[in-house]
Amino acid sequence: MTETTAEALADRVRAGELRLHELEEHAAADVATAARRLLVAETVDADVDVLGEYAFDAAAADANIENMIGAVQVPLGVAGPVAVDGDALSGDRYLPLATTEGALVASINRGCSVLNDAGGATARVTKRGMTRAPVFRVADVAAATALVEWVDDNISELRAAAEATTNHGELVDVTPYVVGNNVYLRFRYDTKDAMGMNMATIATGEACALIEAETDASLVALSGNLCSDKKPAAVNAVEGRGRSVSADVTIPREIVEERLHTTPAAIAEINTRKNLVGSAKAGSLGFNAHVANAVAAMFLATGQDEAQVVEGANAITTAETTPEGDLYCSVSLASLEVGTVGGGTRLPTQAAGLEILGVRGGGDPAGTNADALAEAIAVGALAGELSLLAALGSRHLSSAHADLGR
Ligand SMILES: CC(C)(COP(=O)([O-])OP(=O)([O-])OC[C@H]1O[C@@H](n2cnc3c(N)ncnc32)[C@H](O)[C@@H]1OP(=O)([O-])[O-])[C@@H](O)C(=O)NCCC(=O)NCCSC(=O)C[C@@](C)(O)CC(=O)[O-]
Ligand SMILES: NC(=O)C1=CN([C@@H]2O[C@H](COP(=O)(O)OP(=O)(O)OC[C@H]3O[C@@H](n4cnc5c(N)ncnc54)[C@H](OP(=O)(O)O)[C@@H]3O)[C@@H](O)[C@H]2O)C=CC1
Repeated sequence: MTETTAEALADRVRAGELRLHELEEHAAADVATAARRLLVAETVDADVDVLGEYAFDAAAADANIENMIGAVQVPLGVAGPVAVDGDALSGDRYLPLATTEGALVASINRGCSVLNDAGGATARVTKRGMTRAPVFRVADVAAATALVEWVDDNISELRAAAEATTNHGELVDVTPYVVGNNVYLRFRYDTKDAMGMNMATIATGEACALIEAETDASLVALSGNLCSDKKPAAVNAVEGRGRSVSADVTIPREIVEERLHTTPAAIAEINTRKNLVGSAKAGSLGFNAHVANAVAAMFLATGQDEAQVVEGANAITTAETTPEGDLYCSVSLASLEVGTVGGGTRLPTQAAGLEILGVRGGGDPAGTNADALAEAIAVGALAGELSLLAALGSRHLSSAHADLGR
């Protein structure tokens, strides 16, 4: 490739010689990125040079972005270290949190410090499986039933077709849903340490080819929305998607009073009236206060697909007083889609976020690093729930944000 400058490359676009998305074929990725930034800046007559101050080679983002013009930077903080007793993650860990919401890291940090005072949080992954649900058109409901039976009879053949596309992925099961002459087949895979959406999609594509070859069903769309990816959906809340993960703690009453400035009974009442009854009245899928905050901040810090915060916030928080008058609190995230290989985890700053947790790359055995990341996020969510419920109990929410968030 001959060397060229960003200005010269931009000139060729202005002349109509090159299209904006073709520049990497004619220059190094950083030069192509700078040329596009010049072209975008001149359309608004603004200085956007700050977008060019990024900390990695643009070529490293080749599989993550098209038409790159630079990078936005989100401040990264840490909460903790927090003591975690998980199946896949144990010990004291800092939680990396990327956010622009002042007071959020302070809040999760307070929650972590209270978890430590109570002896740490327990976390467990209870279910795993990334799903893809194609929709097929069939003649009528009789044909729909026949297709469901065919799938049941030929699950080994479907498994072989799907698993031929991947070294790590395993087809766990296929759940059928019939709506008139529409058949949705929800394929669920163990994707090990990958979040698995590309893996599951490619594998399901091969299984669909077999179904079309062997039956009268016609594939309408490889994703029929019963998967359900990047949309609020009850199917994920009930059946799970990615990792289903729970974390909990019992906090002695004195610690709640001293560190959280409220009581176990007040936190339990707020949780019932706000997170359970209030959410039910609102028709919400999120029976929690702000699990999305911990999920989003840790997703950004560790290179997860940020659109999947939608499913990540499918969580229920419980809080109750124990017979001894202490506080039991838990959070259960039904559909946390996380990976420690592939996707955005390859980018250098996101890989560093995974390193802070000690979960970068493939686990031994495969799948344990993604389990560990899920457990860490669940603990961060628990810390955030405790701190916010307490701030509501002590009436500190608005003053906290007036002090730290403005
Ligand atoms: C702000 C606090 C923590 C003060 O809380 P406090 O108890 O007055 O603070 P403190 O000075 O006594 O410190 C207690 C601990 O908080 C942490 N802490 C304290 N300050 C910092 C700081 N600067 N940086 C890092 N950590 C900090 C730290 O762990 C510290 O312990 P230490 O380490 O000193 O032993 C508390 O009032 C709080 O957590 N408020 C709640 C804020 C919150 O949760 N915001 C979340 C976002 S709200 C939202 O987005 C969603 C919402 C609300 O709309 C959802 C809904 O509808 O519910
Ligand atoms: N295609 C789609 O419809 C959608 C795609 N996405 C995007 O998909 C990407 C995530 O897909 P995903 O499949 O996770 O990632 P990648 O497409 O980046 O693939 C990751 C690959 O890593 C390999 N691998 C190496 N070590 C391991 C290990 N220990 N465990 C598991 N896999 C391992 C696997 O190869 P092998 O399979 O050969 O074993 C796996 O397929 C994100 O960029 C996301 O934004 C998001 C939503 C929808």
